[in-house]
Amino acid sequence: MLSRKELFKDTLKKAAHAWKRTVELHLTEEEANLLRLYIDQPGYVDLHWVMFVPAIKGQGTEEQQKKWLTMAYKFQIIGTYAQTELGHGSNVQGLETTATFDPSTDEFIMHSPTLTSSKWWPGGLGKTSTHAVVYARLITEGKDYGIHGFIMQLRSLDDHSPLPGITIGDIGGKFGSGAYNSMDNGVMRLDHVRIPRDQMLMRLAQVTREGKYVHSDVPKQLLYGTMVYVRQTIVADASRALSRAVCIAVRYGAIRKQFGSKAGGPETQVLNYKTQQSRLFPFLASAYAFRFVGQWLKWLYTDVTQKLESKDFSTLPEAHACTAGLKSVTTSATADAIEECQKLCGGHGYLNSSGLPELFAVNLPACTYEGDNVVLLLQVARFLMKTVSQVASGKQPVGTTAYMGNIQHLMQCKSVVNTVEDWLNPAAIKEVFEARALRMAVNCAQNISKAPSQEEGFEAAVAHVQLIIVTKFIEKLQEDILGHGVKEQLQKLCGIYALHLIHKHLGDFLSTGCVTARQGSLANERLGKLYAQVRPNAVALVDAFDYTDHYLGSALGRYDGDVYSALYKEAWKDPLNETVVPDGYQEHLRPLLKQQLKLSRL
Ligand SMILES: CCCCC/C=C\C/C=C\C/C=C\CCCCC(=O)SCCNC(=O)CCNC(=O)[C@H](O)C(C)(C)COP(=O)(O)OP(=O)(O)OC[C@H]1O[C@@H](n2cnc3c(N)ncnc32)[C@H](O)[C@@H]1OP(=O)(O)O
Ligand SMILES: Cc1cc2nc3c(=O)[nH]c(=O)nc-3n(C[C@H](O)[C@H](O)[C@H](O)COP(=O)(O)OP(=O)(O)OC[C@H]3O[C@@H](n4cnc5c(N)ncnc54)[C@H](O)[C@@H]3O)c2cc1C
Repeated sequence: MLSRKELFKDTLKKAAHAWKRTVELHLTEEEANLLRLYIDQPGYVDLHWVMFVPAIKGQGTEEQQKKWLTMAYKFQIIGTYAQTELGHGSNVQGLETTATFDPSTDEFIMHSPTLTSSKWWPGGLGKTSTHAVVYARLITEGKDYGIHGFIMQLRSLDDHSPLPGITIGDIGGKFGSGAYNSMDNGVMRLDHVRIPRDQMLMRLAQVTREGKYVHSDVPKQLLYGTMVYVRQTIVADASRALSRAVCIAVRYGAIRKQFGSKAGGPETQVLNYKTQQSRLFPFLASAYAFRFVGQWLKWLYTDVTQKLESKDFSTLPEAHACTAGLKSVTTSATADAIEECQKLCGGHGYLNSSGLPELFAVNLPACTYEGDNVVLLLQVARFLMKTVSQVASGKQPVGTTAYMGNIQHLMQCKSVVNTVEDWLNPAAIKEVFEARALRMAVNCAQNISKAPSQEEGFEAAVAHVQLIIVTKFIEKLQEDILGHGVKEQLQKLCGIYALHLIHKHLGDFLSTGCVTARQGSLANERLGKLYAQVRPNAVALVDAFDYTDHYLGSALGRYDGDVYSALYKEAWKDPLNETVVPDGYQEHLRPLLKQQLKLSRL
C-alpha cells in the first residue's frame, strides 16, 4: 500500500507522461480528456484541462486566450481553478479574497483578508500547479464590484517555489485510501500579491487604466460558465462510473452461486434471485439512461455555446438548469448505486480487489464538487418557479420545460393505464412523468407565497430532471438502432428505468393524482416481468460497455469470470503477506502468548 507521498509521486509520473504525450501527439482537449480517463487517476490533468483552460476560454478576451492558452496547451504552465475558500464554496458571491486595483502601478493587489478567505480545495493547487484562475472580489475606486476571475502565477517556473506573498500547500488526506489522495487539493493564502491589470479575465468586464469599472454586454452569469461546462462532463463521467459498477456486479452475480441446489445439483446464481434483480437491474437501466441523457446534454451545451458566440443568451438559463439538475441527479444516483453494488457482491464487494471501494471513493465527491447537489437542485427549483409564472402570464415555455405549456391537459389528465401491458407504452409513461413534474412545480409555486418550502422545490426539481432523463431515453429509442434485438432490450431497460422511478416515488405520483394505487401496483407487476425478461441478456448488456479488465480493475468483474483464482492471487500480493510471521509478533504477541502459557501451567 503506497503512502500518500508515494501515491502522489506515482500519479505525478503518470500525469507528466500523459501531458508529454498530449503535446507530442498534438491531442485535442477531447482526446486529452480521454487520456485522463485512461490513467483514471483523479489527477492533475483534470483541473488544467477541465477548468483552467475552459475558464480562460470562457472569460478571457481573444488576446488573453492567445497568450495564456498557447502556454497551457503546451504544458509550459499548469493551471487550476481556485474559487472555493475555507469559508465559502456554494455561495460564490460570499467569497472574501480581494483584488484591489492600484492605479499608481496599474496592478491588482490580490489578498486573503481573513482565515476563511484562504483558497481551499482547488485540485492541483497544493503541489503541482504553477498558475491558477483565482476568483476574488474586484475593488476599484473604493467600490466592491463582486466576484471576478484573475490569472495568477503561483510558483516559479525555474524551481517551482511559491512566489513571494503566496503560502501554499496540500489540505491533507481525503476519503478512502486511493482515489482522490493522489490529487493535491490545496490551500493558498495571499499576502498583498501584485499582478498586472491585464491578468484580470476581461471578457465579461474590465477595469480601465484609470481604474474605471466597465461591464461588457454579456450576462454576468457567464462568470459561472466554467461550472456549467464541467457539470455537463460530470454527467458523462457518472454514466461511465455507474456502468463500471454495474458491469462488476452483474458479471459477479452470474458467477456467484449460493443455496438452491437440488439433489446435490449446482447452487443458484445469485443473479437469478428476484431481490438481486430488483436491486441491480434499475442500476443497469440507469447506466444506459445516463449515457443517453449525457449525450444529449453535450449537444445542448455545444448548442448553447454556439449561440453565446453570436450573443444569443436566451438558452443560458436552460443550460444552467439542465447541467445543474442532471449533474445533481446522476451523481447522487451513481454514488448510491456504487455503494449498493458493493453490497450486491457480498463480502468480496468490500475488498479493494473488487474495484468497488475505489470506484465509490472516486465518485462520491462528485455529489459535492462542481456544486453541492442540493444547492444545484434548488437552482433548478428557482428556474421552474420562474417558468411557471411565465406560463401563468401566457408565455409559451420552450426546451425542456415545453411540456409546461400543456398545462390545461396535464393538470387534470388521468393515466390511460388499465393493464400491465399498458405500462409498456412510452406515451403513457411520458405523460405521467410530465403530469407529476408540472403538478409538483405548480403546487410549489402556489405555496411559495405562503411558506417557501425548500423541500417542495427540491422535490419538484427532481421530478423535472427525472422527466428529462426518461424523455431522452424514449427519444433515443425512436432513432435507428443497429444490431438484432438491441432496440428491444433497450426498450425493456427504458421501461425498467421509468417504472422503478414510479415505484420509488409512488408517493409523488399518487399525491398529485397522476396515477391511482391500482395503476401503481400494475407498474410494479410490469417491473417484475421486465426484470425476468432482461435477466437472460444481463451479462451481454454489461459486456456491451466494452470495458477492458484493466479499466475495470476488478477481480469480480473479469470478462473471463475466473473470479475465485483472481481473488486468491490478489490476496497474496498484499504487503502483509510478504512474511508468514507478521511484523510485531516478537514484540507484542509472543510475550503475551508465552506468559499466558506459563500461567496456565502453574
Ligand atoms: C461521477 C463522476 C466522477 C468522475 C471523476 C473524474 C473526473 C470528473 C471530471 C471533472 C471533475 C474534476 C475535478 C473536480 C473539480 C471540481 C471543481 C469545483 O468544485 S469548482 C467550484 C464549484 N463551485 C460551485 O459549483 C459553486 C456552486 N454555487 C453556485 O454555482 C452559485 O453560487 C449559485 C448557487 C448558483 C448561486 O449563485 P448566486 O449567488 O449568483 O445567486 P443566484 O441569485 O441564485 O443566481 C443569480 C442568477 O444567476 C443564475 N445562475 C447561477 N448560476 C449560473 C450558471 N452556472 N450559469 C448560468 N446562470 C447561472 C441564476 O439562475 C440566477 O438567475 P436569475 O434567476 O435569472 O436571477
Ligand atoms: C474532491 C473535491 C474537489 C474539489 N475541487 C475544487 C476545485 O478544484 N476548485 C474549487 O474552487 N473548488 C473545489 N472543490 C470545492 C467544491 O466546489 C465545494 O465543496 C462545493 O461547491 C460545495 O460547497 P461547500 O463545500 O461550501 O458546501 P456547503 O454549501 O457548505 O454545503 C454544506 C451543506 O449545506 C447545504 N446548503 C448550503 N447552502 C444551502 C442552501 N442555500 N439551502 C439549503 N442547503 C444549503 C448543502 O446542501 C450541504 O448539505 C472541491 C471539492 C471536493 C470535495
